[in-house]
Amino acid sequence: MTNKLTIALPKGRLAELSMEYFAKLGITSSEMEKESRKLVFPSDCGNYEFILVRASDVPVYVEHGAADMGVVGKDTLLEYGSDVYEPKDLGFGYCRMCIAKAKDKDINLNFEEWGNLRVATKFENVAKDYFKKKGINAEIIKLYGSIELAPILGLSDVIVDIVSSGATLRENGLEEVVTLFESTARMIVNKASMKLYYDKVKKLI
Ligand SMILES: Nc1ncnc2c1ncn2[C@@H]1O[C@H](COP(=O)(O)OP(=O)(O)OP(=O)(O)O)[C@@H](O)[C@H]1O
Ligand SMILES: O=P(O)(O)OC[C@H]1O[C@H](OP(=O)(O)OP(=O)(O)O)[C@H](O)[C@@H]1O
Repeated sequence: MTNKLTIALPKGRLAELSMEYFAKLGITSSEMEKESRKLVFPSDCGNYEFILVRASDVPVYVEHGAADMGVVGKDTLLEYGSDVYEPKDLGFGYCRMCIAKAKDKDINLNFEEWGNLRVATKFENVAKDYFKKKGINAEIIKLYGSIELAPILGLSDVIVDIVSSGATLRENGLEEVVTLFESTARMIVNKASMKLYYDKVKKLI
């Protein structure tokens, strides 16, 4: 049996930023720096192992205890909801969840007045909850990427998506009309692991 702490990191933009955070605590993994198709990487000190998974899978691994801890965006946590502790806002990975529309389309921004507002998004639950709470009739069109195309091609009236620098909106002729919430990366911890490995976990948060 191993007593290594397993830490789930999202593949992609948050992985590198997460490793910069761990490096500041003296935890590095030279294995991860090598070009490979590996998904499990031991830390150089031997006390931790990092696994690389899809961003939306991080809370799943942690909730079920397959990983003890993980790093994930607040946006993903709100979308997928999971029964984990969220002890630390890591500060990096800033973005905000917005409603955006095509700049050149003159649409009614009083969404309450729409009979059927078509909303394209990757964040189905976040969007559904928002429009439901506002009493707005919205048809949610689930997409998996390049969301900004939807209002340009008439697939939707608006989008609900993440904005960080604003470059993607700008370069595709879209504009932000409502901000739903801001998001940064969070450290999440499995509930049993928090009790079992409290001292080790505390060091990392
Ligand atoms: N443009 C951005 N700038 C900064 N942070 C971002 C940006 N887009 C997303 N993020 C943050 O990084 C997290 C991971 O995003 P990333 O694009 O790497 O994965 P994803 O494509 O959303 O996940 P999945 O692979 O499950 O579809 C997001 O949940 C969000 O918190
Ligand atoms: O404001 P910006 O800095 O331009 O970032 C925002 C973009 O980043 C994310 O997309 P991602 O790069 O994850 O690609 P995707 O379209 O495949 O989701 C998001 O969905 C926006 O499209």
